[in-house]
Amino acid sequence: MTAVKTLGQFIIEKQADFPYAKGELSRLLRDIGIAAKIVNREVNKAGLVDILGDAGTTNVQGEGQKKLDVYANEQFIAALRSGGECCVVASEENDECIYIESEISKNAKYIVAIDPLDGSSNIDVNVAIGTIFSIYRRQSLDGKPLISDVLQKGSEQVAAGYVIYGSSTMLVYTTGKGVNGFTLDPSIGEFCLSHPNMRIPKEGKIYSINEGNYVHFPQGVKDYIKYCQEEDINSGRPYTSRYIGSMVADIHRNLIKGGIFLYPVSSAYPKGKLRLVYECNPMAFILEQAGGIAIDGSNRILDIVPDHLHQRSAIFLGSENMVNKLMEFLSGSNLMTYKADSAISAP
Ligand SMILES: O=P(O)(O)OC[C@H]1O[C@](O)(COP(=O)(O)O)[C@@H](O)[C@@H]1O
Ligand SMILES: [Mg+2]
Ligand SMILES: [Mg+2]
Repeated sequence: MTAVKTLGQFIIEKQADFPYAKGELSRLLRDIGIAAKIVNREVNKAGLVDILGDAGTTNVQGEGQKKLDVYANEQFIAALRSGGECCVVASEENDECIYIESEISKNAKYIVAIDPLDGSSNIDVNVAIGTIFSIYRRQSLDGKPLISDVLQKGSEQVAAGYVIYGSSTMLVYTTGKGVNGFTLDPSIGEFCLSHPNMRIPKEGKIYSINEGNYVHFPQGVKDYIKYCQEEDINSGRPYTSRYIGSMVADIHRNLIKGGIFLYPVSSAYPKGKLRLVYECNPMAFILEQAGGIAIDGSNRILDIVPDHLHQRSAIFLGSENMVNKLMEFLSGSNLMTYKADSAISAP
């Protein structure tokens, strides 16, 4: 009988990989795990508690907030505030950054960017939703952290992860040394290692895109969708179209089975819909660490320098061969082929 390994045990064990570690990042990941359990408790009984439906408020992006968006936001901010390792929280649900200036956090050096509840359109219909988080070390040394500490390139992330509230609840994260997945065992209230060293297959047979926006997509994307739908037994086409409408759930599936997730620019979202700082960057870091590729159509997502907190971006990420094939349609050339594994290097 193999002993379960909890998230807490795993984090402490992995701390040894970072000779100068003092446990701050470990404690920060612990705090995020605690808030995830609290949110999971409400999600699991959502129909029985007053947490479904609209909150009646809108966020900085003009989107109507769901009650669970607001609840999850409050829980993660409270856990990060009381944990003492976080000095700034940048959240999808808050216009501005939240600077944590409490006594316990005065020496905190980590910045957390977070999408507290991802897949809001699926909350009320009991379809998988998630939480996405991204962690940076502040660059400015003393005084109040600067906005430049928050708007760092994705390649500067020291850790990133997501929680998926699905048929089971999982937490998947990376600190730049591969990707590991933990499943919540409600009977012991612990995230337990269930998916060690996750790797996305180089090739996949699933494409995920909201085809409802088809007519508004760039020609290269339309051509790639046609390519996915064409009959070609040798290359296993037509591929299967799967789209849940929760970024976390769509990417989690593709991470395990192989596949490509596409959210291009469109007339509704001329700069793309998904947010660079707390959606695209963390998911790109995880995918690259699992052997995949993440681009905005011409650039590596992790090389983009954000210029504001709620900046949007087009995003295409998934299995190496599928993203490279997409690049042929987007750029008509092969100049942009990325070799995935070069991404795995210690921060
Ligand atoms: O309904 P659309 O336009 O396909 O958009 C779905 C996308 O929007 C999102 O719901 C945006 O995230 P939030 O729910 O956190 O705002 C993603 O999870 C998802 O991939
Ligand atoms: Mg989201
Ligand atoms: Mg959200």
